[in-house]
Amino acid sequence: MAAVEHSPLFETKRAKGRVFYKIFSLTLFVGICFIWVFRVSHIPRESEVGKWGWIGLSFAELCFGLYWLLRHPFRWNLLFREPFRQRLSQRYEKILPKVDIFVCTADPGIEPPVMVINTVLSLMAYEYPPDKLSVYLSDDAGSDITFYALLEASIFAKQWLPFCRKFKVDPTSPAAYFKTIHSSTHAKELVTIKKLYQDMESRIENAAKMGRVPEEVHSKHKGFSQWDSYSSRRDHDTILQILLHEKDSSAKDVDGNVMPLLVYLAREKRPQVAHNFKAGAMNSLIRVSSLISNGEIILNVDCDMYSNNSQSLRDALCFFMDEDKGHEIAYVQTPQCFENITKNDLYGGALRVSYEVEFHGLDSLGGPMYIGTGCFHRREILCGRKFSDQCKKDWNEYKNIGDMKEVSLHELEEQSKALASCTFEKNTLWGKEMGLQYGCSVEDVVTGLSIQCRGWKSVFYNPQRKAFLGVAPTTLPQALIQHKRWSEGGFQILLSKHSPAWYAYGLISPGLQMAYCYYHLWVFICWPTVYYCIIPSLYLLKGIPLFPQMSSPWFIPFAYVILGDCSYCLMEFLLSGGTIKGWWNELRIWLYKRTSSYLFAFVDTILKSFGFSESTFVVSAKVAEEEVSQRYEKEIMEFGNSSPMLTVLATVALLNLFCLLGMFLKQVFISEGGLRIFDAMALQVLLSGVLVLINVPVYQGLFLRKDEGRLPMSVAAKSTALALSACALFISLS
Ligand SMILES: O=c1ccn([C@@H]2O[C@H](COP(=O)(O)OP(=O)(O)O[C@H]3O[C@H](CO)[C@@H](O)[C@H](O)[C@H]3O)[C@@H](O)[C@H]2O)c(=O)[nH]1
Ligand SMILES: [Mn+2]
Repeated sequence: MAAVEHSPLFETKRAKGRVFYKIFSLTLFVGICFIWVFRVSHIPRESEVGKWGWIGLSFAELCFGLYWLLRHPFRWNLLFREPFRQRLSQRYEKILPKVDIFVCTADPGIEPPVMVINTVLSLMAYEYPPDKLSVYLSDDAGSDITFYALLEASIFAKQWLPFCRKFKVDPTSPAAYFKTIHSSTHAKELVTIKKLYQDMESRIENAAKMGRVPEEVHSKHKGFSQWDSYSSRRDHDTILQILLHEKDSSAKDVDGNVMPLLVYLAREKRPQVAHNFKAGAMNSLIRVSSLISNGEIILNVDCDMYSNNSQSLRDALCFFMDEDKGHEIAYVQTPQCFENITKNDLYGGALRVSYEVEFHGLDSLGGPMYIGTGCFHRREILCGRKFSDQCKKDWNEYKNIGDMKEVSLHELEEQSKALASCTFEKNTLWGKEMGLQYGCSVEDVVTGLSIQCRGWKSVFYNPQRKAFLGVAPTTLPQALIQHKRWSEGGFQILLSKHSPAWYAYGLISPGLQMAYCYYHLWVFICWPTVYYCIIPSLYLLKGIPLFPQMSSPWFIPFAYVILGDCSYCLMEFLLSGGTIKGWWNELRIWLYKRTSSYLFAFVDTILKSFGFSESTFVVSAKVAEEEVSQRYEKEIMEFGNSSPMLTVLATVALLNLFCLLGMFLKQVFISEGGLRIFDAMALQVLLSGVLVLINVPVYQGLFLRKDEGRLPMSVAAKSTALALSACALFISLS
């Protein structure tokens, strides 16, 4: 028995074979140094052509090389964690802590209420004592339809939770479960519950279609009266309703068991007061929940991220409650995984390498970033506590405290409402040192960084059976806009006073500092990339070489670095579960992010800092029209409406096509040299050639496709004109 008591609640394993990686990287680095030396030692003289092109290219290669260096520390040691939930249960089953789960939604149009309640139901069904579980839904749209959906869910849950318990259902999201289950030993019960679910679903969908809640429901539940004073989603009082609470005798499931606590919250909003998007919603939730349930552990998920593993909560607790190391851990982050990724992942939404490699590497340097969803926090740390050696906690002495035992439910609701008012935070530390931080479009990452700077560690937990599954963007513009928001946030953090580049010095490990910089320099790396995609091709058209010719010994380092790095990245991608075609798609999206999302993020951040533009949060769409979904399933690129981002992408694609074609025609018809150019300018031809190949979907979208998802005519016209003029202008320059 004693042996069991002292065995840890989780174990940590290191990846093997990283020595080879280190040696290989060193050889690549030598190659990169040779490239730098070549650039410096071969600058064209004043009289020669291509001097400025050359200097620009040298600068771009310097940036790429330095940026490449940043990516190494978090690949050196990879850690893998394994929790032991049996031991947790043996030691702590009776005194498991209370857990508060926050689900955020912001728009019933693009985040359908049916999806939201599936997420809520999946979390309520965690394999965990229900009296210690509370689920809060924050609705930033303040939509009565979403409230209605949650009300329906609270009733359906009375059947669903016992069903899940009885048949050990997983995933516990009804929609996902019904999709996965084909045959079953409990067919009769399944049919009944499925029918109940479908009826509920159609009632909610009808209400959503009509834009209002059915009259008979409206009059029956007092909660709806809170919408009487509602004028718009940006202007309303706090709406708060405790839908299930153990004090309420009707809050029992059909088996007579207590149900998890369930709360709907739409915090107060006023047009003249900044609401700080998801960070503001989270902070209201933290305060409101502190009064109602005050769980020691907080789990936050986005409204599309349903629980796919009913044990993951217990797994996360193994990290926090480990007697030896648990007290240092502030949060446990799981990867963001998606249920709608297609085989070759056209938009690179799975972020495979990040989660299968990089985040395991971050774990060895002090812990992963907080990435918003699927993250378990300790409440006191999220509220600003600093790490010290006294933080060691004896969970045996821990009591679930904080209940408002005496007050009635109505009083509890009224008192909680005050905590979600929009003036509550005025002159407080909320949004600065308490809760999630404001003023950054990646509130999660900046908050995680500040927690790590206060001395805490975090843990990356990537179980075989994914903890949560959500929805990844299904069109190119959506993917690009999401990356714009992320890269903009990174840029803001880098420039902020809590920058990982200087503020974090001495507070977190240097490797982690480098990793944060690697992610936050996205916006800067767009410039050398844009340069590399345009200038060498224009010089190719003109016949001016910018790279060593094939017969020169300087060709070797270029070839080695290109081949070496590409094969390494391909291998990493394949080992992370991707396909070859998927890697090619990833390469394309990598290019598109750098030449559009990051570029526009840069411009926008600058505009914002001069007050020309306002902070926004473009919520990612989580549903698509039928036709769009079909194209997505077939992995046909969806461009949709015209936008400046698409014009830039199309222009770069066409420019490369024109340069390559122009060069060919010149060689065949005009130049005497024949195909000798391929020796002299092999790398430039290769670069343009790859850019043309990777852009095939763009050419198809511009000129060949007829469906709605193609690139609009206006983009075709603008980009052709722009690319042609750039070529003409460059040729005419002497
Ligand atoms: O004013 C707002 C805007 C958004 N949200 C919610 O925030 C979540 C994330 O929004 P989404 O559009 O899905 O953005 P993603 O890019 O998919 O989200 C990732 O990146 C965000 C930061 O950019 C983090 O907030 C998220 O947790 C993280 O999953 C959703 O549940 C929204 O309902 C709000 O609650 N209020
Ligand atoms: Mn999302």
